Amino acid sequence: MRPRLSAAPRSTDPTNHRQTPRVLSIAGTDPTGGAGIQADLKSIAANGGYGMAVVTALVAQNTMGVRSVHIPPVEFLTEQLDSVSDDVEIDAVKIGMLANSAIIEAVADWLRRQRPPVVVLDPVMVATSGDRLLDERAVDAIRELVRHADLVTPNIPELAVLADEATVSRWDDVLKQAHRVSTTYGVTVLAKGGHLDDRYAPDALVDAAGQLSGGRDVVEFAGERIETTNTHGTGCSLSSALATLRPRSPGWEDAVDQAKRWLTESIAHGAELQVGHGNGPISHFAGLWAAHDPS
Ligand SMILES: Nc1ncnc2c1ncn2[C@@H]1O[C@H](COP(=O)(O)OP(=O)(O)O)[C@@H](O)[C@H]1O
Ligand SMILES: Cc1ncc(COP(=O)(O)O)c(N)n1
Repeated sequence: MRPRLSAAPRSTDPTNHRQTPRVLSIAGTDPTGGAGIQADLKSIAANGGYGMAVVTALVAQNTMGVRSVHIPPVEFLTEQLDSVSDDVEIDAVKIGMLANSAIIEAVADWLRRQRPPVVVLDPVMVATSGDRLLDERAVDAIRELVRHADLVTPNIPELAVLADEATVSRWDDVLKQAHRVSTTYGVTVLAKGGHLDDRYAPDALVDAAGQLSGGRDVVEFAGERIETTNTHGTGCSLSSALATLRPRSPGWEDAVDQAKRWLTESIAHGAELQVGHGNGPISHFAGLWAAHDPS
């Protein structure tokens, strides 16, 4: 049996308003620039951070789907992680696609040695296109890694896997499942409503220990669903934005509020980019570009 990973202590107060947040993305690639590390770097920049990136897996994919995955030796992953942390003070890390249990354990090992003040885990399992991005046998290792995170950002099917239950479709049931995941893993959960069959796309922060403002255990963020197919990389972009915004926010609520407003605008402008024939990307810099548009 795999030894149980001992969890690193959760952060106390990672807030530092003066420093431009130095944010590391540990994730896979998307050569079309809409998801994975390429999206993370855009999202970190758009939200005011300095982006860095350690590649877990090279993915031959586009807006229509995944063709193949190439995984470099796990020792090289550790070399990349140590190269960054031996030199740079990292304010926040966002973890995305991990592909298999050897990679998960290498990242967990690095976190035990070099834990940054903010750790956001997007437990990427399946792409929007339906292609698997995590080996089915690695699910137990991902569950253990959740204990190392300050915030975990599962979509509805990923939440069900973490809860070890069937996927639910009503928002009330999503919140209950998120509560269970928060209790089990001692982590704050951002439950995302992107996969609901509804005209709304709400999200909710759930912390079973009542560590949200005012001692609350649930804070909901309303959101209208935008009619678009440009949703490739929304989860990647949101988790990177959160890792970037948290070091300058008093708590997760402010970070989520700001990130969701930025994400909604970026989704709304995605189609203008005219990238690809499938699920296109979001427009990470739509707000910035609008501010500089002379017309
Ligand atoms: N069509 C949409 N309109 C507005 N917000 C959306 C839409 N689709 C997803 N979102 C938002 O994008 C983020 C990612 O959501 P989701 O699709 O659930 O995750 P993932 O990309 O990990 O599958 C969430 O904040 C969700 O509310
Ligand atoms: C390398 C990588 N990481 C994550 C996703 C998931 O993104 P999405 O579910 O939004 O398509 C992806 N397609 N590729």
